[in-house]
Amino acid sequence: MADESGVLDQITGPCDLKRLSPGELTRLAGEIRAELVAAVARYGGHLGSNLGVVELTIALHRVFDSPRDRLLFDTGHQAYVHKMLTGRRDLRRLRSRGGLSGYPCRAESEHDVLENSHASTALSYADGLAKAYRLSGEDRRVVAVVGDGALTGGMAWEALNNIGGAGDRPVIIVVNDNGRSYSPTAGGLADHLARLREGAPGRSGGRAPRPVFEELGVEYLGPVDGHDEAMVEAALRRARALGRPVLVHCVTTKGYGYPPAEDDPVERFHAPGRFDPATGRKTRASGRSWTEAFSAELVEIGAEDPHIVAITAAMLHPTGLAAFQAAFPERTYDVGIAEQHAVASAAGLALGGAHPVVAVYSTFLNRAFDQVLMDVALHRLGVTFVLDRAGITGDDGPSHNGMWDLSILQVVPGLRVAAPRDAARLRGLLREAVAVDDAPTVVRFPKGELPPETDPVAAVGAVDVLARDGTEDVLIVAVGPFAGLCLEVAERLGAQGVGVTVVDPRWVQPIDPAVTELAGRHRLVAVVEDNGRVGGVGDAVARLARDAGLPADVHTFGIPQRFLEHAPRTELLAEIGLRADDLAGVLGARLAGPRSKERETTTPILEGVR
Ligand SMILES: Cc1ncc(C[n+]2csc(CCOP(=O)(O)OP(=O)(O)O)c2C)c(N)n1
Ligand SMILES: CC(=O)[C@@H](O)[C@H](O)COP(=O)(O)O
Ligand SMILES: [Mg+2]
Repeated sequence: MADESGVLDQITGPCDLKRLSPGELTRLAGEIRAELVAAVARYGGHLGSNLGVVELTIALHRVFDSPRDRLLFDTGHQAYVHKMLTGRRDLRRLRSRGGLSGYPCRAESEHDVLENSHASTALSYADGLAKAYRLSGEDRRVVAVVGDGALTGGMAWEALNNIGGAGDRPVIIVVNDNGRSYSPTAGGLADHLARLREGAPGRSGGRAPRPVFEELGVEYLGPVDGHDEAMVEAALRRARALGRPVLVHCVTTKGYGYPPAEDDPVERFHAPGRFDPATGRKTRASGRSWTEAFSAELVEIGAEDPHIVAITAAMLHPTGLAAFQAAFPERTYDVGIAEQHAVASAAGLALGGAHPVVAVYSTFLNRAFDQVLMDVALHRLGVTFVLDRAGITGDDGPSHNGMWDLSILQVVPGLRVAAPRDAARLRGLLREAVAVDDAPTVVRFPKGELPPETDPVAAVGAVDVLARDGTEDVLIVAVGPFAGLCLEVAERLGAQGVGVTVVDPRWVQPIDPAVTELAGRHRLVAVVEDNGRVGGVGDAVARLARDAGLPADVHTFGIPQRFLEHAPRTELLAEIGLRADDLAGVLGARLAGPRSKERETTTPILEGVR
């Protein structure tokens, strides 16, 4: 890390910043950048965004008095500098178990407020906090730092409507405008910000446009060079003194100060993974990823069917839609960080005869649940949702795990969910999904590399049988890529003389009747899913078996109903008991216990199945 005689080494908290000279502030910024590059290169995380807010964050902590004044970071991926200036300069073990979270974390510091990594929420918190301080009579400023990308989220405008409408609450909004989310930020707002940045004539020609914010009752200060610490400070001091809603428009460069990031055409080192700090050369994953498999198949499908269109919420590359856009630019839509609009506009596209494929990370679909339910499902529209990062992602913290989709989607009438176990099933299930034009379909898969392919040994209807031995002691229902884990469990139990059937339903909603039938014939049923244990596939299997009057003893192995602290996925799986030895141990113990029911002594259902 930095030279011990450096300026950063003297910073134990924001108070130490206030006495630094301009020269020391410049040195401090350089030291911070060096440590950011070194830490993210080694531990992963977000670099481009943090490099872009070094001067801004220094200025924030010199002008405002955190934690009395509240500093909110929208999305929170750009809060590393804030952490380094509030007593957490050591970024070693960033995002690892027990190390610093990659987002603000109240357990780490009184300076941290907003832990949710879902974008476009900070202005709403700011509105709420300002109202609370007005009621309590506390003289505290609320400052929300929001990126130009996060500002494209609808909730940000719901908040602006309230903040501006009140007109007298001292909310300070700092727009960190680097013109990008991952890619250049899409839409009319991005164009408006660009005109404000460049002092370009408004759409109607003539002088620079009036900032839209002022029309809403929020004063506008800017544009300000976000890398000139003194300029930012001056603007923030003016904003602080105003005592009413004000927006400071900071213009920054994503990746500023690290040429490999500044020159990164795809995402400015937004989330670069590991890389060589000296050259910026990123460490490539050894195997093919789920995202790459999806990306390639969708291009094939798009070439065969002109009705297929693709929608991203500002994540064209991370969700694998870049190849589809390259092939079909006129059929690809980046709606900004606006998942609700993505889904409702997909409903419009479907009503117009297209078949939209909405590609989002699982956790971000939570935000558009009502649109899935009331705009797509209610109208029985053919929209396909591709949920990447489904299941535990781990090091991005609790709000990034894709652990809720199988539960919340259970209640959507008519919606069908597929969970492929490997690339071959992904290709097939994606094609089956886009062929459905009278209901929403979902294809979900995890982050990272594809597992080896597992071909079935038999099939019962649409259900793949992956292993069987005919004794019908234990049925294991494998959801998606947990198929490999389930086959390991079957091996362990088999070695103990326990007969195990492993099936992969492929479509996990609705539950195939063959699964329910099988469940009713085995002494014990285990459903293994990379989703919360409550309200997922396991609960559905148990409910349906019960409704059918089948005495199934169903045990769901999944994620416990709590928020998981950040840690690598493998460590979290071990912590919650989702390893082969854990499952085999639980199932073996349950079998050793008293029989939960007498089994009919009839021919096993799978005998002679092809
Ligand atoms: C609701 C939601 N959708 C998508 C994301 C994924 N995401 C994380 S950061 C980011 C881009 C943010 O852009 P911006 O707000 O401009 O911040 P910058 O990285 O440019 O500083 C996106 C899309 C998210 N965190 N939340
Ligand atoms: C902050 C945010 O939401 C994204 O940048 C996310 O962290 C990326 O996750 P992946 O690294 O899994 O693409
Ligand atoms: Mg941005």
